[in-house]
Amino acid sequence: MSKIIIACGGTGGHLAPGIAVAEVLQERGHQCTLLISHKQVDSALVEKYSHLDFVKSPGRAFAGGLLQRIAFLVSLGQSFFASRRMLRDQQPDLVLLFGGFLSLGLGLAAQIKGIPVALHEANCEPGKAVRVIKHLATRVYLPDGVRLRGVPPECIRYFGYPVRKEIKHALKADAWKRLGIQVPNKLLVIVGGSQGANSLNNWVTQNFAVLAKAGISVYCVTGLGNSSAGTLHEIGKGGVDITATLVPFSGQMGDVISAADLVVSRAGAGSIAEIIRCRAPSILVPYPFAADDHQQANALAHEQHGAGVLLPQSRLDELTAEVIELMFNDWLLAKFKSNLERLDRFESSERIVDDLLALCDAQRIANAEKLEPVT
Ligand SMILES: CC(=O)N[C@H]1[C@@H](OP(=O)(O)OP(=O)(O)OC[C@H]2O[C@@H](n3ccc(=O)[nH]c3=O)[C@H](O)[C@@H]2O)O[C@H](CO)[C@@H](O)[C@@H]1O
Repeated sequence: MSKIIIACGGTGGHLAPGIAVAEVLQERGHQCTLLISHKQVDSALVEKYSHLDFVKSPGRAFAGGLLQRIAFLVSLGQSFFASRRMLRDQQPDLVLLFGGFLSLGLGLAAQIKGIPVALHEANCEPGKAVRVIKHLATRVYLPDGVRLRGVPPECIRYFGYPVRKEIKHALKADAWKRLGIQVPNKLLVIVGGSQGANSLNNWVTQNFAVLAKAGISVYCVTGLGNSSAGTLHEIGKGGVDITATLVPFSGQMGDVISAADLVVSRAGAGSIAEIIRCRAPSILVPYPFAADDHQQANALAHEQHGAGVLLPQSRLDELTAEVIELMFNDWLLAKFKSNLERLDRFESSERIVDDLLALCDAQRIANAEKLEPVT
């Protein structure tokens, strides 16, 4: 049995793939602890995974002015010492880091203790934490076609983004039923990533009347803390009731995405991987302030694969026309779906787990050789 600690909290895009890998490790009889943050989104996401072992760790993102940077350094120190204690108590064979602020403290503490570090980068433009930790890593998992300067090719693997196993393609009618919605004609789903996207939420409330006239119902995941939950009603053609359902958070993202004829989403790596898994044609509106504009790079790669459309937020006034046009273009939607099928890396979690376990075995052999008396 191997023991692995996974740092994956801070945002859904890091936490969800950590859960995906942990579930495969646990199914195969290995021990796994997931380090998460104190943020509300982490607590909401882990709620239904009581069979996994989560530990909350201090930590905050590197951002803002002088005071926030000082606070970041203080929390990095706290996270480092908490990680050291955890490594001493649990004696893991390896740590797996998904980037973000929680990865730094655990990565540094593991390096000092001589524990191998594996690193997963989800985005087409690698993040700050990954650029710092890459030098400590024995293994780096990257999205297809992405390079990371300074990392030798033999350390890199292209295994894709681990999607949680419950996120799978479902029939639209089944997904509508499980979500408790009636869809008389077409359904547009809006996903703003794990934090929600105010500009997309506002676009829904401002444009729902026009969408309803075109026979388009809406299901929008607004994000925690965005108060606009509830159901809006409009009368569509023939007097039918067309609804826009707004929910702050969903524990059924597989159904939410599968339910859609078309998705409008931010371009987080996790959302894109799930859109691929659920075969949903999409319009991606990258968050314009994401670090190093990485969502733009993610969306561009998706569009270049012929799997969806990129619409910059600066052109949000074109979104309604784009949605109405694409929603009824069956030929293009079918083309996107067949390209989505081709892009699916359905074995990602399993391949990462196989590789992690091989690294653990190699480390055990190396440790045993070190202990063997010289004859
Ligand atoms: C603003 C920002 O910088 N966001 C980054 C953050 O993504 P962020 O966490 O916003 O979003 P992602 O799209 O990557 O993933 C969201 C995850 O949360 C889950 N979810 C979301 C909403 C909900 O109600 N329920 C739920 O379970 C989704 O199913 C998915 O698994 O990390 C990603 C991975 O590094 C990056 O690609 C994103 O750019």
